[in-house]
Parts: sequence; structure tokens; C-alpha cells
Amino acid sequence: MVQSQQTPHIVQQRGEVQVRALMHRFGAGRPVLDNLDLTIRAGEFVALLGRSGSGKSTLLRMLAGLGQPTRGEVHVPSNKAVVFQESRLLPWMRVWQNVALATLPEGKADRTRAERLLGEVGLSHRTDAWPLTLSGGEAQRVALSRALVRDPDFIMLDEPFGALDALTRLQMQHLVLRLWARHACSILLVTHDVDEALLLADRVLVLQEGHIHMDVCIDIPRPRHHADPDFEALRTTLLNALGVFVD
Ligand SMILES: Nc1ncnc2c1ncn2[C@@H]1O[C@H](COP(=O)(O)OP(=O)(O)OP(=O)(O)O)[C@@H](O)[C@H]1O
Repeated sequence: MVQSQQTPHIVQQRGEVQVRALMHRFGAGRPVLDNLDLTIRAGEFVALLGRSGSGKSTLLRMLAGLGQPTRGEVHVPSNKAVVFQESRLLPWMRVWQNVALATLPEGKADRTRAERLLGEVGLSHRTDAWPLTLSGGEAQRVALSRALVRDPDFIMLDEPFGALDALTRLQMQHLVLRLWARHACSILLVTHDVDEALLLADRVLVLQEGHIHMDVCIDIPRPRHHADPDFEALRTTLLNALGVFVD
């Protein structure tokens, strides 16, 4: 989908994300994003790190079509979905209805499909529940089902596990990897957690001063382990890039 002006020279593959010379400023202030280039290949899992206020959510909003860049080109698959830190479920609808609601643009709400997706995230027993009766982890699993229900080519995850306890977070990270392998979509994960980025992603980006300051390919085979020396070395590199100096 083209969200900006003329873009004659970019040929976009299905599932691919391309950002060229993106600039965005709020009001008259300094640009939050400045001359930012980014490509996410089809099926790639990319994690985006950056200090607080570096513009991660702003970039994600531009990719999600929730904001218009001041300047530049943003090309994202039209079939895309976002999962935020909070599940944003509609409390007056049952769990399956929240998921099925996302199928509506294609016609009637598809209960069978919603229930299949809920099964994939281990919530077959909660399909009739009300959102307010769910735990935080369950609510995020519903949000993941809802994101997947239209079989998106590209999913954006904005700190999706930030509000969860450490154990649930770990379970959710494994779940996301399983879903990614099964659905073969591109993923952009915004996170503050260097280890999470290293556990999950094919590539880790560091956003700084408005552009991609570091772009690291993580070629450690999965499943990955924190104690792996390559993992530790990359953690140090990324923490240093984020201004957290480690010996
Ligand atoms: N609607 C807005 N109006 C004005 N300034 C904004 C707006 N949204 C974000 N900003 C500013 O843009 C900068 C980047 O914000 P953004 O939320 O994208 O950062 P972030 O990297 O996601 O931060 P965090 O990790 O703390 O969530 C911040 O200085 C923020 O104050």
C-alpha cells in the first residue's frame, strides 16, 4: 500500500515493507524520524530497539497507517495487523466475537475461523468468556488470534508482552515464534528488551536520532539460549549501542 506521494521506482514484493527517506515531526519541533530507510523482507522477523522517546511507536504508527509521515515513502502490505501492549478487546463482546469481528470486512463474522485461531493460542476453553475475566497473558493471546484471523502478510507487535510477568512473557515469546513459523508472515516487534529481541528476531535494529543506527543480523540457530557466547556478545553490542555500557 502506498501511503505517501509518488513512488514510481519501488517494486514491492508481497509481505515486504519498504520505507524510504522517512521524516516525521510533530508541530514545529525537531524531527522524531529523520531520513529513515528500512526494508523488512517477506517472512522476516525484525525487532526494533531504541531508547525511550527515540520514535519506535511513531515509526510503527506510520507503518500501521495510523499516522501520515511529514515526508518520505512508506510501503506496507495492505493485509496487516497490530498488537499493542494492552489487548484492546471490546469488553461487551465474548472472546470469540472479538476475534471474529476482525473477519467482518470480508463478510459475515467467521466463528469457526475465530475458534480455530483461539485453539492455536491455547484458548479453546475460553472462547465464550468475557474479556474482563481473562488474565493478562490470556488477553494478549486473544489479541494475537485477532491479529492473525485475516491471515496478514505483516504483523506489528508494539511491546506486546511489556505488561506481563516474566514467566508469561517467556511463554508468549515461544508462542509468537510458533505462530510466525506457521503463518509465515513478516513481523516487526518493538521492544525494550534486548534479550527478547535476540531470542526471537532474524534481525535487530536500533533506532537512534531518528534513523536506523544499527542493523544486526542474528544468525544464531533457534532455539536460542541466553548463555550462548554469541548471544552474550550480541547483547553487549546492542546494550552499548543503546548507551548502556557493559564491560
Ligand atoms: N502526538 C504527539 N505529539 C507530539 N509529540 C509526540 C507525539 N507522539 C510522540 N511524540 C514525541 O515523539 C517522540 C517519540 O515518541 P515515541 O512514542 O515514538 O517514542 P518511543 O521510542 O516509542 O518511546 P517509548 O519507548 O518510551 O514508548 C517523543 O519525544 C514523544 O514525546
